[in-house]
Amino acid sequence: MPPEAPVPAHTLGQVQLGRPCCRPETLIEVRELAVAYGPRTVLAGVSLDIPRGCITALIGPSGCGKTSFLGTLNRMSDISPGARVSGRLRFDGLDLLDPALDLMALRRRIGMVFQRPNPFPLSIRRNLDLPLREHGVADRGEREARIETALRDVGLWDEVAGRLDAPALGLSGGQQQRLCVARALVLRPEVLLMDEPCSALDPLASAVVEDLIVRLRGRYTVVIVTHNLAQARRIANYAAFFWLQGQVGQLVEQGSHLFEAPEHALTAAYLSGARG
Ligand SMILES: Nc1ncnc2c1ncn2[C@@H]1O[C@H](COP(=O)(O)OP(=O)(O)OP(=O)(O)O)[C@@H](O)[C@H]1O
Repeated sequence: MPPEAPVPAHTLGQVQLGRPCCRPETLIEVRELAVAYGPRTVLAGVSLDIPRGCITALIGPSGCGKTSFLGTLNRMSDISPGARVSGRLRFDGLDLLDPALDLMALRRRIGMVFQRPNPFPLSIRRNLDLPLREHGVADRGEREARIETALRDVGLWDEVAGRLDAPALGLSGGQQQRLCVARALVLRPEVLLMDEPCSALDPLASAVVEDLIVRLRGRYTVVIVTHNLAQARRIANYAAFFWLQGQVGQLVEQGSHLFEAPEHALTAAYLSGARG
């Protein structure tokens, strides 16, 4: 169901704790997923249930395949040179690995925000107008309404309403990242994939973006890669812990219990800082 109403303006420091999951039904079902680049398998045997309307955090040491995993969920993996993905991935009845899948339609439903803010070198307005035009929203009035809603959703409207035609690259890093979230939201996705969205930001901007992510919970399904365990603990109501076995990334444990009561000794060691 496409989200309509804007979420309230952000309030720094009022992040609610994440658990338990609000609507614990599975939206994306992953079974025996493997990713290889050329001859090298970097991720194998991953079976994971991503719950609808929750924030799922992907955690684990560098190189264990978190980003590779994330990229399979909206087929960004297709543009990674030499990447091969196998296994089973189902999203709302859709086979995500179907070679005939309409990728543009898929990426409207499953949007992505990257580590570094990457607005187009265009005006603030055009950054949001362009994807709408590309996705066939012909009515100008509708586009303008959706642009305003998306900017309100990310708490940017009051900051930029008077300068929508100014260059997006003139915004601060944190504002640029919120604009990138708005660029995904303007297409009314169901899922938002986020690859370390706060790691390139200063602490204050990072807190604003983190607060924004929490406010998206319930209306969107968020899957986020983060190296910041404190952040994962604060925002996630579901988590998946990846680890390198030999040279291959594997899923060790998943659930909403991970931070309070990890079942696997490796998870406990990683979360305590003893490993990783
Ligand atoms: N396009 C690519 N071609 C070849 N190898 C790749 C490619 N992308 C990633 N890899 C390799 O796959 C492995 C997993 O990388 P990936 O970025 O998915 O891990 P990660 O857990 O997200 O790491 P980090 O936390 O450091 O971002 C690494 O060894 C990486 O070098």
